[in-house]
Amino acid sequence: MRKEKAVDAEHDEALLRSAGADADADTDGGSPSIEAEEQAHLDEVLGAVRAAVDRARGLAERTEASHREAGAQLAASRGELAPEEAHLSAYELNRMDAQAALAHRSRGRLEKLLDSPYFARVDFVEGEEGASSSAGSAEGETAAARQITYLGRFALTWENQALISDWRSPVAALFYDFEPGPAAFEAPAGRREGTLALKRQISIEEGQLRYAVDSSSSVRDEVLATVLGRTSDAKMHDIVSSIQREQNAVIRDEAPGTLIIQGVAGSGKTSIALHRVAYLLYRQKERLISQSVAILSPSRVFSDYISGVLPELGEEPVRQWSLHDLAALLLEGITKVAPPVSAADEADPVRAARAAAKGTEAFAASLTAWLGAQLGKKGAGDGKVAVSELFEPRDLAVGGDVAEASWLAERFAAYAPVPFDERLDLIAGDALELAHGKTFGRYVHTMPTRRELRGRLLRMMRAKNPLALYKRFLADTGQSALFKAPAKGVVEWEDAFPVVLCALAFAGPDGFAPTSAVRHLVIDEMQDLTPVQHEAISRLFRCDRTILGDVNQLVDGRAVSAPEAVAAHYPGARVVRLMTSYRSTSEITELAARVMPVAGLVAVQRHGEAVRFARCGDTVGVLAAVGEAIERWRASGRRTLGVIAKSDFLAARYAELIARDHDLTLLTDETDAYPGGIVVSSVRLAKGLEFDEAVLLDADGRQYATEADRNLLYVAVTRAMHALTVLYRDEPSPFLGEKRLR
Ligand SMILES: Nc1ncnc2c1ncn2[C@@H]1O[C@H](COP(=O)(O)OP(=O)(O)OP(=O)(O)O)[C@@H](O)[C@H]1O
Repeated sequence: MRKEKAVDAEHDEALLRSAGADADADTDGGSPSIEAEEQAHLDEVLGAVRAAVDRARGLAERTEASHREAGAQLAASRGELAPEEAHLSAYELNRMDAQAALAHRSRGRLEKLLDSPYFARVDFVEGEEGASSSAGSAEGETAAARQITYLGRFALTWENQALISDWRSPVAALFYDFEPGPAAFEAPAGRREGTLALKRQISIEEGQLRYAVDSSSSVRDEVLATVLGRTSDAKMHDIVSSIQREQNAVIRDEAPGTLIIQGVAGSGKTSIALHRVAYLLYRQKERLISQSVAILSPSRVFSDYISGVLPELGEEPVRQWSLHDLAALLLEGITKVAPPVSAADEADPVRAARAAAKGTEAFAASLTAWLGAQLGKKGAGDGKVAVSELFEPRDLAVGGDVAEASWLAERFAAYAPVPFDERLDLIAGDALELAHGKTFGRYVHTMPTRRELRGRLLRMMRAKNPLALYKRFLADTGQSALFKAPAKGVVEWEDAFPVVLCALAFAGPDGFAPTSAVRHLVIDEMQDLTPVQHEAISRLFRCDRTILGDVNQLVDGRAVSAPEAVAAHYPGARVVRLMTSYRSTSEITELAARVMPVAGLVAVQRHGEAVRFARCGDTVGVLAAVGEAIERWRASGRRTLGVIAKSDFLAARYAELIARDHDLTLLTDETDAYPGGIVVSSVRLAKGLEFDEAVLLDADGRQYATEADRNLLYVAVTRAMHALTVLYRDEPSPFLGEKRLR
């Protein structure tokens, strides 16, 4: 058994010891009979799963073989087939391709069931009858009245028998939302009320039953503590077996529009957002498919870290963009965009001031108001349409006719607030129609095309592209000093989304193919988006959205700070708050609470080792302390260790030094896979990730002195799950609240 598996097994055994005692007290059976019953059931289900896997493998192989054969035949007969025959064969091939993919996917799901077919059992007795029922076989209750359901990641029906129900099915609400006693769920045919006679948590790994315990609140807490106590690895995992009630309410919230989740560090926001996506994909099959869901995440490495959750839940991976990748995609052909520079790494005060000015609500508001005026949105006063100063019409020859400047101006105003590209196209169409009408087609041979006319109209615009429009805005509002001329066609990061807003004024949201196809957008780490970024995203993605983050984890003091401020950019948004923290041991959570006292925060109690503090003096001392922490981590059998520095610059320097003795990965904006093992990172790039253990470097008063630094320190402390070492050179940061350390 690998060391980390042994660590996890120890946790399970501890759970069984305490749950065994609890089961004796809570139910009239004891855990041995529960285990025997569940072992027998598991053997039966695994037999069916194996048979289903065999059948699915056979089907997948046959469909793949026929697909290959048909492809080869089509290739061989190319050129000999009539066009309609070729078209039909290609259609048939595509259909077979889709069938093969489906068979492959269903085989993959079934193979996963072999490992762990289900995680819970709920027994429901409908109606009054259930009221007298309890765990085990209650008197007066018929077998038919008791509906026994096993819940797993995916459903399995074998020989007309529903062996496993999906965790997203209506009946699963019994497990997540109720304790034994009166219960109800919304079935497709209507609400079903009755009694939850039994709620059992079952852990199966590699086809082996690890434990089965009947639920009571203390067992539930133990199960949760066991799950949380496990070692982490390089990928985030699903939490279907231990979703908590407050989390379930968010996951199953199907109301359209925008849902904003403000949650304390480690409250499961990211996990919940991904489970919500899986839930919506299951519930709204007719309108939502994986390809129409997109996740906007803070970095590529974070995208990789979360990439396994949806496939684990049996869904296809969805599209993921980092904010920079999205900006680059949207501005293709307009401008290139420099990578972001975090506030902690900014060395140039002039650039920092420019960035800060562009991160304010006022800047976003002035840009949107100015663009609104240019587009000729109806004025608040008399309701008249303003004639945009951007359009400077001149008489335009159209075949034998002339479209007069005044007529063009009138048309331009009449089409307000249609985006400029479409509006010029409409005017070109009108001008052509008018010219045809007036000249009775006499000048057909000299008539320009609509596209040519549109090009000539564009030349009458004072700003002919989004970048020029943005510069004009800055000039008009006396803010030209905020713009640094692009070096080699690359604009500063803070200009990217203002230019996107200007691009929207030209093309409208439908002008961006990759984003207009999105029907559900997830935005993680909302607190680190500036108002301009939120505004641009809100206008671009006019679909349902799940937006999540934590205002206390602001790593860029320049962004939006409150969920209500975020909500202001998404009309009709609802805000929910999650106050329970799951990630870290009580010792780490207590330190986090000293760094950032959060009113109302509740932490799941799970004790571990005390947080270690060490004064290191100089770099040699820091490296020695890091070395010791690495040795301790290796001995523990845990999988991930995060060494966290304040800035990207410091992380890179330390990585170089630590790498002399240890294999490690330095996280940068370009890192696109989260590798596990020893990771050296800035706070910014560690955001959203978690490590079994973390070592904080240079947690000194000089490094972490301002309120913005306090946020950074909070993010850093809350990355650790089981163990934390805080290193400082001379004086610990006052935010650590450890005067006695001095
Ligand atoms: N109900 C749960 N059962 C088991 N584990 C959970 C549960 N809820 C959260 N967790 C675990 O807590 C940790 C934190 O979850 P997640 O990263 O989703 O939280 P977060 O709120 O996005 O964190 P942060 O904002 O600090 O990055 C993860 O290890 C996750 O698996």
